[in-house]
Amino acid sequence: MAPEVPVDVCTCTGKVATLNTGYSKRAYITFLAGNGDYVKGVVGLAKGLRKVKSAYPLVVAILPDVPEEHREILRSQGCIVRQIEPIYPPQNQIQFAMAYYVINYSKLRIWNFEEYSKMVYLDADIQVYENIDHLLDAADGYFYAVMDCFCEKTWSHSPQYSIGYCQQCPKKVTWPTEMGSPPPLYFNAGMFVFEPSRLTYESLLETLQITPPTPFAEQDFLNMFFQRMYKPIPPLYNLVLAMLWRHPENVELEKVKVVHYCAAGSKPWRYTGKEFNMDREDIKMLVAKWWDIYNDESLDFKAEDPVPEGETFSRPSIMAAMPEPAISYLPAPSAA
Ligand SMILES: O=c1ccn([C@@H]2O[C@H](COP(=O)(O)OP(=O)(O)O)[C@@H](O)[C@H]2O)c(=O)[nH]1
Ligand SMILES: OC[C@H]1O[C@H](O[C@@H]2[C@@H](O)[C@H](O)[C@@H](O)[C@H](O)[C@@H]2O)[C@H](O)[C@@H](O)[C@H]1O
Ligand SMILES: [Mn+2]
Repeated sequence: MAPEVPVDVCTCTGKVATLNTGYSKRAYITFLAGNGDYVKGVVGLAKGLRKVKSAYPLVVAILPDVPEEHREILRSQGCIVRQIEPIYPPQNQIQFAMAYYVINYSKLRIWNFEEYSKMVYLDADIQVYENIDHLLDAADGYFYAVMDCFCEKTWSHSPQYSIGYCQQCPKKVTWPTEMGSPPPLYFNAGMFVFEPSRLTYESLLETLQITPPTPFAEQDFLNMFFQRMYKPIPPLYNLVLAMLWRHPENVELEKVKVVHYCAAGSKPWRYTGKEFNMDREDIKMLVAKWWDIYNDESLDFKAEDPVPEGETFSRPSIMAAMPEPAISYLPAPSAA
């Protein structure tokens, strides 16, 4: 079974959501770079959030190299398009797990979106299949994300991989005492719940300048930076596809709310089925599910749709009456 996730984290109890009763601007946010095909991922995400009737807009933080044509497509899908400047790590000789990961440091700009009190970041290769708005009601002061898996070849640089240790099954290969204490819980940075803050933003950028880059680029950096605030949430909020073949005992596919198409060859808009494990029936089903939403014209943004002014007030009266899975976070010590 899945490793024990600390009790003071997300447990959907089915109670009515205890919503934020004050003014709060909340939104989903994703990141888009380049003039390539990831724009399809953002369109799919925008339509997926509409399909699950999310109450919050989708902000797209774009690098300057995103062409006007793509920006227009995103605006026509009701996205709030905001240009950010790139962020590069300090000069280095590092071999990133994927060469293009160097652009992912630009994700750090999202902490500067201070007009929002709370946001859910989602990679553009993610799709939301069930409403997860309740994550934005999570207690402040924590960084919520799903634990990653160390078993794919992309981790071959790491000591975990070399001894076959994975946090998803910590009892299978125990961490040898001669290697010191086991690594702290490590999250996948394709999805997380965070609070934009100028102070945090400036600290992130200052710390980045004195932190040697590592193979998983900004994901490693964010794990180091938020180590003391990190609160794991269940894999159903970010199914890293490799979990299907690496830790099937930790996955209940029918309960998964968010799918992360990060395994090699799994990006739906590039899918050929030829890469390792891409001919699995569950992968084929999930890719088809993504395309069903992408191709569904009834999910396109329409003039009569509520215009996402970029700000959404929580609706304590209306929403509180609707029984929906709530997050009940046990009180915990204040964040670092
Ligand atoms: O050419 C690119 C590569 C990446 N991204 C953005 O950076 C995120 C992280 O990259 P990716 O999802 O490919 O990494 P993975 O999760 O597969 O490791 C993507 O989801 C996109 O939001 C992008 O916009 N254009
Ligand atoms: O720049 C580093 C990236 O690292 C992460 O992806 C990885 C990670 O999940 C590994 O564990 C998998 O093995 C690998 O396939 C996958 O690409 C994030 O999804 C992405 O948003 C981004 O932060
Ligand atoms: Mn991704």
